Amino acid sequence: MIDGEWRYDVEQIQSDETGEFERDTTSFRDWIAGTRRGPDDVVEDGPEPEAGRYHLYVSYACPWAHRTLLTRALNGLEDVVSVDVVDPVRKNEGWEFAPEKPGCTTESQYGYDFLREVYAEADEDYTGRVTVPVLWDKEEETIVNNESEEIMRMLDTAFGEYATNDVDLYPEGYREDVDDVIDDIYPVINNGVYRAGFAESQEAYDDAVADLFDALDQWDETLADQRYAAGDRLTLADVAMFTTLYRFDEVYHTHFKCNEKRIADYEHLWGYLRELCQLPGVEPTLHMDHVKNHYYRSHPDVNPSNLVPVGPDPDFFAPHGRDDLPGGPPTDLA
Ligand SMILES: N[C@@H](CCC(=O)N[C@@H](CS)C(=O)NCC(=O)O)C(=O)O
Repeated sequence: MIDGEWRYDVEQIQSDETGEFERDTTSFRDWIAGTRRGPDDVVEDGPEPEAGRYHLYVSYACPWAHRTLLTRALNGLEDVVSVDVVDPVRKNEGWEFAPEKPGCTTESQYGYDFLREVYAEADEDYTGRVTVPVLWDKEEETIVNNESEEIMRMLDTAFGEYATNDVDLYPEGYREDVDDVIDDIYPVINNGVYRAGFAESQEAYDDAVADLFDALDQWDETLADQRYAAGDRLTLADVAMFTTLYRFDEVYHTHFKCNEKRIADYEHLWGYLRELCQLPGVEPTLHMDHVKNHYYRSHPDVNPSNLVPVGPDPDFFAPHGRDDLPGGPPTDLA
């Protein structure tokens, strides 16, 4: 979108001169008061946390949006922060609302047909990509923030008095480690799969795949005797890791050519992924039909046939075998 106008001539996949995928930075970056942004950084000024005031626009397909849905579910904020879900298939018009499709909703605030109209409502001169997730403030009628890492911090740390689960995913004593893991896995794992899949030169692809599998090999070793990504407690680092691992075997392995191994080939990463899938509250956030339909049918440059592969259909609900490791899920998870 440029100056509030939808443009059809903007490349869906952007890369630099070496063929390396470049992700634009997001532009709405306000914070809800009370959010713990870092170990010693609590936001003082900003819109107040309130029940019923905030709204999320998500795609069930998107790993970044999935982080926000998962944080909302683990904290028990389903009745506090409302959600609209876009059509998983994104075509020339960008993200669209298609309530007739399974799992999709209307745009509940204004009755809009396209997510770009929500962006224009917030800023009539908006220039930038129209991405999910979006955290919307119904009172100020604007976008608070459209960066998943920041939205998950807000949902986990600013809404304590409204959360029905006593769950803290950014606990004292773990915060530096959580931040380090989130920063470390972003370029090589979370964005690493996109660097591989959207690479426009062999070298850029080779680099991305090497970084990705080096990181996964290391994490498999770490998770052999460590229950979660930042230690023995479930944290935001697991939320960040999870949404990429969940999509890996069904999509990134094939569609993005990340095919040295599947997650199911890694003993510990695979058990870890299964445990996270089985945590109370997680299953309703899992929508593999949206995930597969989105990736295989929204990137004509990568998959011109638009066909969606049938497999491999991993069994995320097989026993995970991690109960003997130190630590465990939050006791209040319900
Ligand atoms: N940095 C953003 C990235 C969000 C993002 O790229 N979302 C994708 C869907 S997976 C999107 O909406 N892409 C639309 C586009 O780039 O035009 C975040 O983490 O929230």
